[in-house]
Amino acid sequence: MRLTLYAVGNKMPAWVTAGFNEYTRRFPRDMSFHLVEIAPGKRGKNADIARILEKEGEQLLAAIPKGNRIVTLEVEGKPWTTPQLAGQLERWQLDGRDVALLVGGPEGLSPGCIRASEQKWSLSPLTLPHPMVRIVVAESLYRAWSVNNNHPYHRE
Ligand SMILES: C[S@@+](CC[C@H](N)C(=O)[O-])C[C@H]1O[C@@H](n2cnc3c(N)ncnc32)[C@H](O)[C@@H]1O
Repeated sequence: MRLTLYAVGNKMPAWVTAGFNEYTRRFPRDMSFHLVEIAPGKRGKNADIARILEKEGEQLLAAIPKGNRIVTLEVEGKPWTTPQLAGQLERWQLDGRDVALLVGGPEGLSPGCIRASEQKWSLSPLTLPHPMVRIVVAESLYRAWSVNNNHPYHRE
């Protein structure tokens, strides 16, 4: 199974790339973790934000191969504990489809992305900056993998 994070936002500072890679490089071959970035639309003074959001959403959805399970990262989503996330990860593996994790831009995800999503995952009731979100997603899923595989990274 492939896990791919589709995010609005590019040109990340070096510490974000280093933090994200720190966790994604630990995944095993049969559960690889990838990143696809979409350039955010230009937000000028009189920008039509609804149109920009829609376009970013269309670009995100167009980048996802057909048949993927779409999971959106949303503040208002389900707040899974680590054991619950480990259970989800196991179910995703059994289901066999690749997983697309969607992270929005400054104004969040478009209505189209929300409609396409099978599951909505909240990392916290706080709104987190999107560079932090990608690192926390990678770490949380690596931790979930370590629970399922009795790897000493996660300790009770
Ligand atoms: C800066 S936030 C967007 C904030 C926007 N006002 C909203 O309500 O979605 C950018 C993206 O980060 C992700 N995000 C931020 N905080 C999150 C959280 N606590 N849980 C899950 N995803 C989060 C979401 O995908 C969001 O679209």
